[in-house]
Amino acid sequence: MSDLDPPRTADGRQTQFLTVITRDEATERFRRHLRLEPLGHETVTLAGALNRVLAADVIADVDVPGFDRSNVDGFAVQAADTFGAGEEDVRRLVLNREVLSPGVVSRAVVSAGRASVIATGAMLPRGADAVVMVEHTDVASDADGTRRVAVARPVTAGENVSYAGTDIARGETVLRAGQPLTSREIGVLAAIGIAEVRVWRRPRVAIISTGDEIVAPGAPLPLGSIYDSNGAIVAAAVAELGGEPVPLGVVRDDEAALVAALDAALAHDMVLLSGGTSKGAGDLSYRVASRLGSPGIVAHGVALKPGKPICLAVSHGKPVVILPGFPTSAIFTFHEFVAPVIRAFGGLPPERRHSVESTLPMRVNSERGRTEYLLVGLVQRDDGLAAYPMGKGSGSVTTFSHADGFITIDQHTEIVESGSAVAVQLLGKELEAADLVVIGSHCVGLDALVGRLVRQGLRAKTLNVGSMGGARAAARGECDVASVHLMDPQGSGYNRHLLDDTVTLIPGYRRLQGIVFRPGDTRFEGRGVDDAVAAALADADCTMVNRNAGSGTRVLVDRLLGARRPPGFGVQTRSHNAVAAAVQQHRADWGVAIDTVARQYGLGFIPMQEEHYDFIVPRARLERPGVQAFLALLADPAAQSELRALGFRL
Ligand SMILES: Nc1nc2c(c(=O)[nH]1)N[C@H]1C(S)=C(S)[C@@H](COP(=O)(O)OP(=O)(O)OC[C@H]3O[C@@H](n4cnc5c(N)ncnc54)[C@H](O)[C@@H]3O)O[C@H]1N2
Ligand code: MOO
Repeated sequence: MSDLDPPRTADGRQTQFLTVITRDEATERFRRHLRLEPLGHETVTLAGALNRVLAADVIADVDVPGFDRSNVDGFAVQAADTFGAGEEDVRRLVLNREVLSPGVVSRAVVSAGRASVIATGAMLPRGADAVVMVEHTDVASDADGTRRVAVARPVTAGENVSYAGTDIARGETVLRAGQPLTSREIGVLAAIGIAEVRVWRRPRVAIISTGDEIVAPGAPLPLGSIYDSNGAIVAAAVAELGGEPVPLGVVRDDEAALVAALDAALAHDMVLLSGGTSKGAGDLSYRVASRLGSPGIVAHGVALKPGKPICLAVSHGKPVVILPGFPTSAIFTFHEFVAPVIRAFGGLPPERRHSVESTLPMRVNSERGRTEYLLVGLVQRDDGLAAYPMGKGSGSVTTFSHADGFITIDQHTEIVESGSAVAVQLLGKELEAADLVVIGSHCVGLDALVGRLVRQGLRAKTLNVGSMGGARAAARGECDVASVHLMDPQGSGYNRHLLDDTVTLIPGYRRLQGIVFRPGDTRFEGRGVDDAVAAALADADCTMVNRNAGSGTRVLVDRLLGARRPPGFGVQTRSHNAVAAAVQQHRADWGVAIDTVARQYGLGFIPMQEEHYDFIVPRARLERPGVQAFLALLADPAAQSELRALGFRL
């Protein structure tokens, strides 16, 4: 038995530790052993109260304001004395000697026919019931030295005055337990004189990433390794939910090390591990967790996609969860099973998700027997929203951050037809409309253009679904701009065959396609295209890396090879970067890609042909400000020189 063999029973059968159950069953088993309530409370000063959760109702024991207060600079009067006043018919009132500024307690009385000078924020004197703004008055002294104010506009009783307790009344419940404290609530607490508040204790969540291949960000990355993104995203998500993340770093696939780490982690309120929960021989986490008692593992395997291998355990009331290693799976299962527990431990009410109706613009296949969560990007079209699947698989880290929401595909459904109505659960609180939606093929040049628009303050959304997907989205009116680079299979031109009269072609830039190889490889170095291909084909060990059928680059590859099938022909990668990575990492010796990418990977390059990377715009959307800004950018000298510096030709 090699190290890579999964664990087997004595008679050689593979152990089936994963017993897949439904999400509801898993949730029920997990919660049966947990007390979903706050873990305790503590007192913090207002300065430390931001983002904490109130543990008790707050009742005001003062009025705010605490006295009848003037809202303007002017004169405190009896309103009745001003009735009928006008520019031509001023009312003259005798001024009291005192000047009422904020903080001064008045001693004089404003009786009929009298007034007192008062500032904004000052306490209204006895007798007064309104304040005349200084702008509507004139002060003069009589011959006998009596100072009078002439009032040229009437006021009604209560005008320009806030009465005591109008903002907050003594005895009023101003904030309730369970309220997360933002700057606004903290302002309210300060206004009623509270310096310290009782908040729920933050659940302390230990976070461990597992795997020999996992490297902490900042360290060099050996070939074949992966940066620890789960540790960072889970810690941040814990903090977003009001928990206190305690990152315990990366633990290697070593049983003793993992046992020790888990032991230390159990000193916290909750333990989250990621990786090592499925069927590989290195998948140790669940085996280590299986030693936990009381009750230990309650579910391992849930009929969810992503997230099947999640392992839920409870030990002496403490949740211990092993999230699947794949980032999208990890974060989905975190939100499904872990987030509600952290919220409850920290005193937050259950989260409310918002959902919007939309249409699926393409057919989607789903796995029978697993409830599938499909992340989508939403775009506006005339008759509503379209939900674009952002399928990069469970291993993707970017999908979750780019998606607007997800749809749920029932475990009995295998196909969701294009055009189906689907409910999208939003990941954020609300959907932000984009000023410019670009759908199509990815390019670093396009990234640079979109970056400029974003710096101008536009909200841009890009969905990378390939040239063909972009052209279809433009035809359906789902995007403002489709980014395309498809060679006409019948002719020799680019992109024009994708047009009909509802859309128009905006010329973009040219990308140079060619053969990429490792510098110094004499089969390619210094040769022309035909010569290099002949040398490659003459060497039975010379391995290529291919592109997917339907891509413009594949058309070029097919032209080079005709009917010949060198080694590696079957490896059909989906991007220029994948071709370059395969060559750089010696999994292949040559392939066809653009020169920008060849340079990024430090590869040699033999030019073949210029590819046109253009933009298709639905005519109905040409006048949109976002589209106009994009078109202006294509003509902008600074943007053009940035594109040239990236190696593109205009
Ligand atoms: N034969 C089978 N293989 C797999 C099955 C199965 O049922 N049968 N399930 C698949 C599914 S579904 C998932 S999800 C994954 C989960 O596997 P593990 O939880 O054991 O995770 P690993 O194998 O350790 O890692 C998977 C993947 O994720 C990367 N990873 C791990 N930790 C991190 C981290 N902290 N940050 C970023 N990326 C991480 C790891 O390098 C792997 O690429 O198993 C399938 N296999
Ligand atoms: O269930 Mo796994 O979580 O899809 O990749």
